[in-house]
Amino acid sequence: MVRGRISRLSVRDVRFPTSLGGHGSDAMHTDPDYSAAYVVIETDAEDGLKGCGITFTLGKGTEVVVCAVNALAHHVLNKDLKDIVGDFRGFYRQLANDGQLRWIGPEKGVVHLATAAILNAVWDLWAKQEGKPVWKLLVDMDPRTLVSCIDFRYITDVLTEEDALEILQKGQVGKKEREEQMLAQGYPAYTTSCAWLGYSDDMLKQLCTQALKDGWTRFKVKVGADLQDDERRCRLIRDVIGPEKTLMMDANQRWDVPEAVEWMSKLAKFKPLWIEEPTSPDDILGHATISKALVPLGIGVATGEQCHNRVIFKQLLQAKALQFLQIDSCRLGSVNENLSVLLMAKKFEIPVCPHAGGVGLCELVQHLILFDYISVSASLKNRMLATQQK
Ligand SMILES: C[C@H](O)[C@@H](O)CC(=O)C(=O)O
Ligand SMILES: [Mg+2]
Repeated sequence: MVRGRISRLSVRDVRFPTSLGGHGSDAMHTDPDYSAAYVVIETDAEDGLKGCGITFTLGKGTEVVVCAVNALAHHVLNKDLKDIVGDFRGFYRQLANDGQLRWIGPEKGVVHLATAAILNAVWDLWAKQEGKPVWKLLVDMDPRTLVSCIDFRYITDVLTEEDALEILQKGQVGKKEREEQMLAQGYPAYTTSCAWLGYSDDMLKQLCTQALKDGWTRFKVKVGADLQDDERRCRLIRDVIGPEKTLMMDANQRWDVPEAVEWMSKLAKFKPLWIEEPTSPDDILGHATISKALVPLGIGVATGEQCHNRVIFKQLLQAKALQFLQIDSCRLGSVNENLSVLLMAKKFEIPVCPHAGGVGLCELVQHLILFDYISVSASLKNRMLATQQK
């Protein structure tokens, strides 16, 4: 039973000096300090429960997101939680479409990151009040209530409310078994953290060796800055992990479209499953061109961590521009907008492999992908979750 009026919202700028060790580095983000704008909401209910939500940042600029959270706070303060979640679509719209702030969005950039942090906190509070993790809250929710959390504006040409309902109703079949399976076995995952671009060859070798020993079977390597370095590093990784294990490559938007095709044709010999973010995240047709050229080489295109809203995902799907769709729990407008993307992916039969790795992302995205498997996709084929090895 949801309860309480939101009486306080606080937001903190939390930063970790990861750039000192080259952790998280790639061909475009060479010195990230993994950071977050960390939102806490409190209510006047006597249970003392707090909702915690974040959005992921790379250090500088976190203060700008904090400022945007404060600018949006009045939409949340003094609202009854029951009214927020009782009309979650309306509340999402209100927050994502503040009549003045949307001018510096809309549904993208800093304002949308701030929206995600606040909504993540609302979902956390709702789940805590129900005594469940967010994934279980979603899995137990009836399809009509789930659909009522989604803003279908701009996507009804590919996904209507009726389509969404139908997908979710079909997903009810076998749900209990899939939930039991997940609780017993967990969800397949790959490690993102043994091959950051700033790591030395020795470090790469050592981390891949250890990951292999620890049982990892899927690995991701950063590429895109220098072809000779990429060839050497990919060879080194393949030497350690062998030809059978899965290898993914991530260029973090470094290339132009023809350059991406040419570069990946050279790296094809290392048998990557996908090339992630080969070019600008806004270039939908560019991704389609790259996909068309690389699919015959056995390489898929993956993207999503910087796709700023459901509209971009809609067009990537319409244009057949990706083979792996990477939702992000803090880039999109929290669970609400991610639900719409999971359902569109299901409609187009494109596997979802969420982006994670930064502060809190691995933890957040588990909830979305468990819900996806149990209630939407019902498939593990070509699907895996990004995570960081300990
Ligand atoms: C800057 C981030 O670490 C980025 O490189 C993460 C990323 O692309 C990924 O995990 O994928
Ligand atoms: Mg990436």
